[in-house]
Amino acid sequence: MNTASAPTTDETPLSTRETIKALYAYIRPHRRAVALGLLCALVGAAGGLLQPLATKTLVDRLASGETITGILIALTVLVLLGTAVEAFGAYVLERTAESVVLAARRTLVRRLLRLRIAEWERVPPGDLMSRVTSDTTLLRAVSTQAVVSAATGAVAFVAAIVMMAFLDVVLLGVTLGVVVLVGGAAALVMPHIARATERAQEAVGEISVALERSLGAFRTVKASGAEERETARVEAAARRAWRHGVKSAKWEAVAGSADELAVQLAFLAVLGVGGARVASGEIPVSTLIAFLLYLFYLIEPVSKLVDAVSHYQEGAAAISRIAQVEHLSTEPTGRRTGTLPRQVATVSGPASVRFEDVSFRYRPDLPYTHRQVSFEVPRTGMTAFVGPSGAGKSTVFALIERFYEATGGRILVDGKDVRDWSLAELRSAIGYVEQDAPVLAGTLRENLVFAAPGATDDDIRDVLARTKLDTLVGRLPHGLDTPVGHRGSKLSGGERQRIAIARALLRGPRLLLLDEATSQLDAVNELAVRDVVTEVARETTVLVVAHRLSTVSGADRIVVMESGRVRSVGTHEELATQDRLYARLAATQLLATAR
Ligand SMILES: Nc1ncnc2c1ncn2[C@@H]1O[C@H](COP(=O)(O)OP(=O)(O)OP(=O)(O)O)[C@@H](O)[C@H]1O
Repeated sequence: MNTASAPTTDETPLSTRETIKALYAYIRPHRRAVALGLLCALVGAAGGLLQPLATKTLVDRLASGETITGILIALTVLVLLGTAVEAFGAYVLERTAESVVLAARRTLVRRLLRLRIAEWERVPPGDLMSRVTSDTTLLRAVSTQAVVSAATGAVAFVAAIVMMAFLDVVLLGVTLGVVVLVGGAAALVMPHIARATERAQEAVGEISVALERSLGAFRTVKASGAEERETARVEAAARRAWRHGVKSAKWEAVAGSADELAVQLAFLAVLGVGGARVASGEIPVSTLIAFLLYLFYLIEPVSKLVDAVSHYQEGAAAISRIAQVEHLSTEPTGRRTGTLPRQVATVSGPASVRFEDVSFRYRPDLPYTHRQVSFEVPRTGMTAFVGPSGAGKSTVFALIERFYEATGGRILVDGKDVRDWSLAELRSAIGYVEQDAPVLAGTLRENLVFAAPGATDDDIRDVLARTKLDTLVGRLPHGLDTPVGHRGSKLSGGERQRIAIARALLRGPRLLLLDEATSQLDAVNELAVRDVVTEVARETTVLVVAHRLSTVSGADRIVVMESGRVRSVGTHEELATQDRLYARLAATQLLATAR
């Protein structure tokens, strides 16, 4: 699969109006700081604006033999003050720009962690990550610098033009003619900058996607001898980013040189026309000098305006990509999803579960994974789900957790439709152990208390003993505070599985969902897990997707699933004689992993 064609977010770019609205939303909380930065920039610009006039006075005074010391001192003070104010303004703006980037990152991260699972599945995480890290960086320039450059550039430009008009209208006409001509040509290249930047940012996202793919399956990459091929994928994305970055640089260089070109051409034109006017005695030479100084003064506002527009083009591309994340749907909040401490759970004791004619498909273009699934699980006891691979067993858990909404029918927990539960409350009642038992980067302790941040040392000790993890802790160099590597890379599969179970148990769940690993546990480990699950099932409702006969034979009831339907429900003994599929499964798949 080509990373370039990886499904991503809604790619519709924003209109200019939407972009400016989004930009304003970023700046709004910092409008005072931006106004202060603008004021400083204007003061600096005003200082510069007065210099040609002071020079004219100086030349006039020199010509009439008057003293110029006072004017020279005033000019020096003006320059020093102007520079200091401008430097302060620049600092205020840079600081504000960093704050805008921070705010954008915070909003994005909050949103990303609340995405619906279906959205998370649709968009590659690498692409999302690049929006948080790389695209937000582009906001820095557009959010403050471009706004202030545009404002000060425009004010200084108009002021310089007024001063020039005041000096000589004919020369002003010549100047404006040249500026408009070159400016018009520069405006044509601006959209190219936006397009190239957007492509470059997309390619940066593709680099992240490609990297995430290889680093996420690092051992498989090595075992498959795919280092070169994977490197080539990442390099291809990097080359695309380079190509578009260079394209953007090319257009920026064209736009950036336009301002100087305009002023140089205007200078030559003014020199010619102005020289003639001086020669004919229409204007004094001091006016021509002052006018030329204004012309050079004009370089700055014009280049600021050009900068502002090209930064805006770059920023617009980033704003568009960031806004696309806004279109991804998130889970409803009420209280913070899933972080409700167990003490807050309003009901205690084991939970009951009931599926009533539940139908479900992952996406409208996919076949149904569940068709009229009905079963009932009373409070306490262990219910095992068995069936061929792909029968829809794990999906039962995903629906109880409300990772997805059922397409039809009802799912009741404690007799109440899961849609009527607040997500936080529902999930706080559940301990969920995924099949691939993820372990997060961090220490063993952080992993254990991940779902129950308030767990005490006694709770941890107790759960470690129950899951037979105490020997592991004793072996680790820093005990519970030993880092376990990213994705638990320093642990065995069985250890990861038991850590995931311990984590779920520490949550004190009213309902334990255990998606049993198909392999990973050796006989001793398996016995340990089976014992703890049997014990937990005495006081909690336990649902297990079972792949082992040992798990199934300890279950109070077994739900046999096939092709998205519930085929039969009963005990091992009942099903072994009454359900041919179950009997076959028990004799082959389940037995094969029983020991
Ligand atoms: N996130 C998803 N998006 C689309 N289809 C999915 C998704 N997860 C599972 N499926 C499909 O839904 C069907 C049921 O999957 P499920 O994981 O529930 O099966 P299972 O019975 O638990 O299988 P196994 O025993 O192999 O784990 C499968 O055909 C699977 O390909």
